[in-house]
Amino acid sequence: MLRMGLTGGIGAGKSTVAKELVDLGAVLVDADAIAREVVAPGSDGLAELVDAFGEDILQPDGSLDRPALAARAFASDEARAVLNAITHPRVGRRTAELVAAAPADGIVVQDIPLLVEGGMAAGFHLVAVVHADEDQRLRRLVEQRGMPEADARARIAAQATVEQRREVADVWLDNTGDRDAVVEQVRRLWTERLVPFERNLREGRVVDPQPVPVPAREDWHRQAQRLVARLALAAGGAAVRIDHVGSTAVPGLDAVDVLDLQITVADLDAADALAPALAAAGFPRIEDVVSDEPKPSYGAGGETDPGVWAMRLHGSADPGRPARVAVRVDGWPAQQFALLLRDWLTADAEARQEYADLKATAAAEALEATAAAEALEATAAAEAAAQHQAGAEAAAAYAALKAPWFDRAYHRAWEWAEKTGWSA
Ligand SMILES: CC(C)(COP(=O)(O)OP(=O)(O)OC[C@H]1O[C@@H](n2cnc3c(N)ncnc32)[C@H](O)[C@@H]1O)[C@@H](O)C(=O)NCCC(=O)NCCS
Ligand SMILES: Nc1ncnc2c1ncn2[C@@H]1O[C@H](COP(=O)(O)OP(=O)(O)OP(=O)(O)O)[C@@H](O)[C@H]1O
Repeated sequence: MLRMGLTGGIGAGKSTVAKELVDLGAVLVDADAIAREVVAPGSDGLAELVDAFGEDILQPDGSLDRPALAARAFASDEARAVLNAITHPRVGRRTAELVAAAPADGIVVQDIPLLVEGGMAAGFHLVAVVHADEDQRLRRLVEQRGMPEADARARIAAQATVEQRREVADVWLDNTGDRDAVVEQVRRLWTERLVPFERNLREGRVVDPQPVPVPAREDWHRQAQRLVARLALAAGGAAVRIDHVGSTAVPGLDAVDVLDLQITVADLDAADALAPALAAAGFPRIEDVVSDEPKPSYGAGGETDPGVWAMRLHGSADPGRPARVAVRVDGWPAQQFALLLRDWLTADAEARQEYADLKATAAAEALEATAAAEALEATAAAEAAAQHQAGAEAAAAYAALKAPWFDRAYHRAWEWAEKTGWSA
C-alpha cells in the first residue's frame, strides 16, 4: 500500500485535488470528515468538548454548533490547543483504522489540513502540497464558500506558513491557475509517479536514475533531509545516525540525480534486521553488497580487509526521487569514508573539479553506449533491455575509471582529515 499525505492551507484546493485522485482510483482518507465523525452526537468526543467549552457549543438538537466552537477555537491559541488535544488523538486512531482497511495494493491519499503542524510528513511515502496564494485563497473562501473574511484570516493565522509546507513537499501542486491546470498536474502525478511507485513498493523494486550528471541542484539538500526523516522514522532506535552523503551532498558538484543516504548502525545484523522496515517505507533492499567500495592498496587499521567494507544497500522505489541508501557499520572505514569524502570534496575545490571531470567522462561513455543500444534495437522491450545493458556497461566503465582515482582520493582525504582535525 502506498500512502500519500495531501495538505495545504485552508482553501488551497485540497478537496479539489482529492476528488480528482479518487476519480483516478485512490482511496481517500479525509481528516476533516473524520474530525466530524469523532464529535458526532452521542460520541465521547463531543462529551469532552462540552466539558471543556460548555453547553454553549451545542445546538438545540444536541449536535455540535460548529461556528460557535470555531469562534472560540480560532480566537485563542489556548482554546485551540484544548480543542486539538480532544480531537486529534481520536482523529489519529480512526485514521489508522481506515488506512488498515484499505487494499494491500491501494494508493491511499490522506487529506490532512494540519499535516505540517502535526509533524506527520515523515510517516508518508510521499507528501503533496496544494498551493494557492493567500489572497486567492481568501477570495475563493469568501466568494465560493461564503466564509467571512475575518474567519478565513483567523484560520490562516493558526496554520503553517508556505515556507514550512515547502520543507515537506515532495510534490508541489500549483493551484494558482484555473481548475483544469491543477487537475492536469494531478493526472500526471498519478500516472507518472503514484501508480509506478505503488507497484515498485509492492514488488520490492528500486528505480534507477538517468546515468547522466546534471548541474548541481540547490534543493538536493532539502530533498535529502526529507528522506532522512523518513528513514529515521522507519529505522527507529537502530540508526546511530543518518546522513546525506555522496555527490549530491557536495554543494556545487554536478552529479547524477540520485541522492545518497547513509544509515549508520551498530553491526551488520542490525542492518539486516532493518531491511523489512526500510522496504515498507519505500526503500527496498537491492542486494547484499560485500565490497563494491574502493579498497585502498595500503593503509592502517584494517582498511584492506574487504569484510570491513561490507554494507547493505537499499534504493528508492519512487520514480520521482531516485536514491540509494547504504546501511553501514559505525566506525568501519567505509562508514567513515562516506562522511569524510563529502566533507573533503566540499572543502577542496581542486579535488571537487577532478571528481566532476571524472563523472563527465563517464557520462560521455554512457551516452555512447546508450546510443549504440538504441541504434541496434527496434522494439520497445528490446530497447529497454538494451538500455539496461548499456546502463550496466556504463556503470562498469565508470567503476573502472573511478577505482584508481578513489584509491588515491582515499589517502588524500585522510591526509586532509589529519591536517584539519576532521571528525565525523
Ligand atoms: C473548529 C471546527 C468545529 C470548525 O468547523 P468548520 O465546519 O467551520 O470547519 P471544518 O472542520 O470543515 O474545517 C475547515 C478547515 O479549517 C481549518 N481548521 C480546522 N481545525 C483547525 C485547527 N484546529 N487548527 C487550524 N486549522 C483548522 C482546516 O484548514 C480545515 O480544513 C472544526 O474545524 C474542528 O472541530 N476542528 C478541530 C479538528 C481539526 O483540527 N480538524 C482539522 C484536521 S484534523
Ligand atoms: N483553481 C481553482 N479556481 C477557482 N476556484 C477553485 C480552484 N480550486 C479550488 N477552488 C475553489 O476554492 C474553494 C477551496 O477549494 P477546496 O475546497 O478544494 O480547498 P481545500 O483546501 O479543500 O479547503 P479546506 O481547507 O477548507 O478543506 C472551493 O470553493 C473550490 O471550489
